[in-house]
Amino acid sequence: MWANLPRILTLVVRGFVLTLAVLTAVVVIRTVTFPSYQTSPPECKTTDPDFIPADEERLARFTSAIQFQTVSYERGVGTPQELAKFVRFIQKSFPTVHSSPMVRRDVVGNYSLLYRVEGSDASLQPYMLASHLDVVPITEEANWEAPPFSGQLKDGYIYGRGTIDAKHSLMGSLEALEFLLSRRHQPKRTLYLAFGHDEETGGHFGAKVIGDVLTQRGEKIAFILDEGSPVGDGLAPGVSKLLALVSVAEKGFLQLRLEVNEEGGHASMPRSESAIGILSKAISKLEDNPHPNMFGTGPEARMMEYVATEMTLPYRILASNLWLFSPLVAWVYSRKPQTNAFARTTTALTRFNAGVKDNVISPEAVAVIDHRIHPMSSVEEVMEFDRKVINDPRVKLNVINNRPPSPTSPYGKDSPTYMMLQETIQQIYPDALVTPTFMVANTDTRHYLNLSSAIYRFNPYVMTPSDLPRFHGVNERISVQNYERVMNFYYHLIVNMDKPLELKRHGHEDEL
Ligand SMILES: CCCCCCCC/C=C\CCCCCCCC(=O)N[C@@H](Cc1ccc(O)cc1)C(=O)O
Ligand SMILES: [Zn+2]
Ligand SMILES: [Zn+2]
Repeated sequence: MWANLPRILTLVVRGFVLTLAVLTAVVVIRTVTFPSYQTSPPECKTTDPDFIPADEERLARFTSAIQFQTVSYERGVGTPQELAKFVRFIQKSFPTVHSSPMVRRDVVGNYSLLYRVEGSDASLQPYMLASHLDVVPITEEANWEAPPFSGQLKDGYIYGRGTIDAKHSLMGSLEALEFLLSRRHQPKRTLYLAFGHDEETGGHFGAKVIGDVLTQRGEKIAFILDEGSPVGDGLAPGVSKLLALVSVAEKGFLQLRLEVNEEGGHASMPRSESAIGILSKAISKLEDNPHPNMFGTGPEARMMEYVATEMTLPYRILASNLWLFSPLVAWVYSRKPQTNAFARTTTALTRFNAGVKDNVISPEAVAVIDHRIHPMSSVEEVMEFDRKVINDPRVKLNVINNRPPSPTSPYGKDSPTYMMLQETIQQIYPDALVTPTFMVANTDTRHYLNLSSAIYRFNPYVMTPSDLPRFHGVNERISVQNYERVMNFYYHLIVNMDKPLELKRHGHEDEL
């Protein structure tokens, strides 16, 4: 035995070296031969005479739109008077849209707007562009560089609530339609514009009712585009080019109320455990035990593959070889909140209430948890996980609200609508990569799921990592250049939707 030891060791080392050599060879071959999912951009049309400039008049209209304080506070609690004023402003601001015999406008659920622009070819299924009229309340007003409802133009940026979420797309799509209709353009394909008035509190009285109206009409929609992920500049690790993130799915959510009821009493004679203490332990267990990393099991893995050939080293090697490096990429993603949200179901503690007086032991403690559920998980799985982690029957888990993750819409070369969207994005951003991904937050599209199987969520403006906190935060703003891109994106989209939606690779028409 001992005599053979050197021989055995040599064999083990040789086996190890051989395995390493084979793995390295496979990794290198896959990296250099990995297919590119990017198509060359179509001719850039932004120099067309039909280009929509962000001129004084259009900027003034956008500024005015920001000045309406259409805040949604809680479910069913909004700002009806502001919404009514904003609706009248929209009507006055786009006279051609509102007087065209091709356009039917319905006010739905009191303040939401549904426009139908009649196409000339009734055999084509309509499509829908969605946005919303409402905004979230302001935070830390004193820290804003310009008043939050001013729409003030400062150093090339328009400041105010709603500039990126989502009055840009509401106003931008109406500008594009006004522009086209005033040039006597009649679309071939019928187009809907759908603007809910309570997206920020779940869309229960706006988008939900719009969805019901369209369902009652028996409408089937070829594709829906709503607010969503942006064109990222430096958002994704290893990608130096602009990255247009088209969300083909969205996470689900589960909002839970955690409640503990124990005996209260005089603070001078406390028991060893209190309602507050028991609940604190439960929520700190939830924070210490994140839901499992699921990176590589959903559309986020496709996102890596779509951009693999364009990534900088060493990310290119990792993204081309997810079969081997998925756990490493998962770890890289889990290090920052904005990428961690793609890797797992997240846990956010959003409320914590207990106690009424300094010398009274509170008999009750309540917390709210907002989970965003990874597309490959489910409401039941999340609930089960939480129960196991908390492992304390004194903590009651009550479901406030929940939604399963959305279905995934078609993407890639076999999807004419996705390819049309990609082409339109490249008309505005010729150098950008386009990739499918999923939304880590939720949109009104959850109320439109039965209308279409091709639902996309995309914001046609550029965002850097330092812009992300402006979402629902302080100093929300959009650059004039980005607002111009938004208007022209919708203009190109409406024009492109008149072309047949075809699978170009196969050279035949595949009309939806
Ligand atoms: C690897 C690539 C990294 C890319 C980083 C991506 C950044 C994403 C950037 C922007 C996200 C923008 C999200 C915009 C839409 C937000 C909409 C929203 O806030 N919706 C509410 C809806 C809601 C849900 C549940 C409720 O009870 C009320 C409202 C939300 O909270 O999700
Ligand atoms: Zn929004
Ligand atoms: Zn929002």
